[in-house]
Amino acid sequence: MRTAYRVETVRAAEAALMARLPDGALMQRAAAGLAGACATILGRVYGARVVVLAGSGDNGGDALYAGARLARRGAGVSAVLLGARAHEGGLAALTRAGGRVADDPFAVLARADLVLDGITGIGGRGGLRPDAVPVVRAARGSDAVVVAVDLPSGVAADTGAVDGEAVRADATVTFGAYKPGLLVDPAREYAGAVRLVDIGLGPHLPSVPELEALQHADVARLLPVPRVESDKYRRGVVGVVAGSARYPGAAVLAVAGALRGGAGAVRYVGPAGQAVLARYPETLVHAGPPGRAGRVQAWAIGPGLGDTPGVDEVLESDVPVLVDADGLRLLDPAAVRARTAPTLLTPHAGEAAALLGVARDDVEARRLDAVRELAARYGATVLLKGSTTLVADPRGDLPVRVNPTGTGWLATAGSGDVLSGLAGSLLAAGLAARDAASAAAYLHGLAARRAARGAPVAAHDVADALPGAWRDVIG
Ligand SMILES: NC(=O)C1=CN([C@@H]2O[C@H](COP(=O)(O)OP(=O)(O)OC[C@H]3O[C@@H](n4cnc5c(N)ncnc54)[C@H](O)[C@@H]3O)[C@@H](O)[C@H]2O)[C@@H](O)CC1
Ligand SMILES: [K+]
Repeated sequence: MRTAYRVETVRAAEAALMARLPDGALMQRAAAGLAGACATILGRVYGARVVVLAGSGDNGGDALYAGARLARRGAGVSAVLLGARAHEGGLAALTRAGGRVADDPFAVLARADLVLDGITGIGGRGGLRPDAVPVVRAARGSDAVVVAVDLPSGVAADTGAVDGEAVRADATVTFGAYKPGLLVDPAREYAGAVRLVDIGLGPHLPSVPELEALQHADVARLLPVPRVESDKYRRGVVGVVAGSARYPGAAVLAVAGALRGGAGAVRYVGPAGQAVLARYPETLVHAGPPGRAGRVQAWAIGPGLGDTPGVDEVLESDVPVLVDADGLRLLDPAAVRARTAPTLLTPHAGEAAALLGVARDDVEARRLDAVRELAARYGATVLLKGSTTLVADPRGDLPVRVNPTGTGWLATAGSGDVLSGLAGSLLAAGLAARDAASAAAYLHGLAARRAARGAPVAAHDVADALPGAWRDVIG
């Protein structure tokens, strides 16, 4: 499990640790880890040309001390001072080690092999200031590798928002703990490859992080395993309410996902039964309405539904319900809140924006806030799809889950329908809504990567690749 903590939490942990250490020891740990990472990236430190962009705070201090360490190993290090002042100890260490302050920032940047971005870290507010912008652009425009110190300067550590201009790094070396912005878009994209340097913060961090990202072993523990005495009903029956005369394909794709999600049987309810049976003869089909289709352990409703009714009826059931796509339109928060069984909503940014009554761009810029707000408003688990898929629980004291397996290739028509079926099937197999959502997102992303291998994929390719992804996860 990878975890991320808010700035406030990181600062409190740092204070507790610092109280037990000599002055400056923590910064030296950070600088040593940073210099080590830079040495690995450079390959050969001796003779390398390094430029340190130093802001006025401790982030600049880390960068300057790391610069000093590299200078002692023979690198030519120049500092570009961007704040009103520079970290005194760091600058003194750098000059003692033979580094110097650049007379012409643009001249040194043009010849740099590596640029350390120490303008702002967790103390940064808003995007880059105007004086930093041309310098950062020159760094990006050069052939140098750009390494962000703790965070790319200009991104919001806690939310992943990027207001204005920010450093686009090739790599980020972060200290003590991941910050949410390193895992959530749009900031995540600015961070490049992230490396965590352990500065001993672990024992001082709370057990519940702000964000968590599951990894193979975590997902493997969640996935249902049939027991010897299992039969199809004990493994769970998922009811899929999807598709319409206009969109029969959505039904086929949702069923495709559901068949690979661990439920013992898939019951399709709706007008696209013929199309579903033609592709998946193992499906139990029923024309509807859902209340007459027979017992299920969970419902997945919404993909390609158009205006077909059924959502209200399904929400009145006492089993877990996943609502997606067209099912989310006109969704009544009171009806969802009144449910006794779990509800899982799976909007993309546009649908989330409609539910929240804001613009789509607002959701995309502040995904973490949006997913939490929706979960609270509906009293439901919410999976917000997109470049970073997030899962929030209505219980606000649980960490938001961030899916690490996403890929741009998933932005293809119908892939959300596969995800709905898959997550619904995991619900029917008995997983809690938060686990069903995060395991489904994980497998779905992995399947897309397997299917794509660098080329475009269709949604049905993703469904076909799910068993392989499942096998990868359980190892
Ligand atoms: N607190 C600690 O114990 C440790 C902190 N460390 C480093 O210290 C950093 C935090 O240091 P600080 O709290 O001094 O904060 P920062 O160095 O991140 O930034 C604060 C400074 O930047 C200025 N600033 C704020 N927003 C700006 C913007 N948009 N553009 C330009 N300047 C801006 C502020 O006026 C202030 O002078 C961490 O990110 C990490 O790199 C590490 O050395 C590890 C230990
Ligand atoms: K930085």
